[in-house]
Amino acid sequence: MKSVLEIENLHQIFEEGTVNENHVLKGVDLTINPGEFITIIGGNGAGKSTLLNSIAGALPTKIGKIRLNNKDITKQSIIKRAKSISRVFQDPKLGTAVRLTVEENLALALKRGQNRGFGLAVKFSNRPFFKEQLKTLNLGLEKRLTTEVGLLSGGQRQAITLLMATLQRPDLILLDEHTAALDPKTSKTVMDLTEKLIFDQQLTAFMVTHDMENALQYGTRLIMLHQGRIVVDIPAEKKKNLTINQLMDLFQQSSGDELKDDQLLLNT
Ligand SMILES: Nc1ncnc2c1ncn2[C@@H]1O[C@H](COP(=O)(O)OP(=O)(O)OP(=O)(O)O)[C@@H](O)[C@H]1O
Repeated sequence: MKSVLEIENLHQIFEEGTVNENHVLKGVDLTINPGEFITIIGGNGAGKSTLLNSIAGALPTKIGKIRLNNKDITKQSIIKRAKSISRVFQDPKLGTAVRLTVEENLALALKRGQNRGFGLAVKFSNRPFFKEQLKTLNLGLEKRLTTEVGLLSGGQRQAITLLMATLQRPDLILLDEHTAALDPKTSKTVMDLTEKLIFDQQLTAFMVTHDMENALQYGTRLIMLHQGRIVVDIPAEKKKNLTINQLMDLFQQSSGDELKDDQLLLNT
């Protein structure tokens, strides 16, 4: 099977050669196949965001290789990668333009990867499409096409950000703790929506989370990162019936460490 993303021996070293040298990623190897929805979990400073930044091209890669659809993108710019890789951040303010309306934001998303120029005007012909897409979110946003996004709640904004990130069917979608800033109920709504968008469009996704329950409940494969290394990699069949306690045991056996990070939401 042709992979979507292949990471080979990826290292990231910050402030190399100084007293503050921090070897964060220590030889990450990872192959992501089409349609996989991977959840990645790990304690503070494990290197999750660094890994996402390396994939997105927000961080240069000096050691290791990254291939997207069999093409070496290790040296490709973040802008070029953004045509195929979309990303949703934790902060709902980062994904949308708050002074623009819902439909203007969607029009921007339709132009992803193109020169946006000054042509922000929403084409009338796009409105039925936007309405239909917004309807799938089930949040009544199809009635708010001309509302400024800044007036919407965090959950509504994250839902729109998700829609924008998937509107042009990216090869890979990166979700960077995208529900962590939301209250538990809204977080669940946005997570369910995420799952629906990913499965309906058969997208390939990579989601960082601090929440072990979310990591187990959603996605088709689970990865644990510890001190810059992948220590646990659980495929779909095994993940289905796994409990949090079993996951913690697996982590302990593989890393030789205990999961003591209180930032990991255990909910046991
Ligand atoms: N641009 C940078 N310059 C220097 N150090 C950095 C940079 N980005 C991250 N780091 C350091 O790399 C380490 C890993 O950080 P990273 O954000 O990847 O971890 P994480 O697993 O996402 O943690 P968290 O769950 O706390 O967000 C940390 O020690 C962090 O301080």
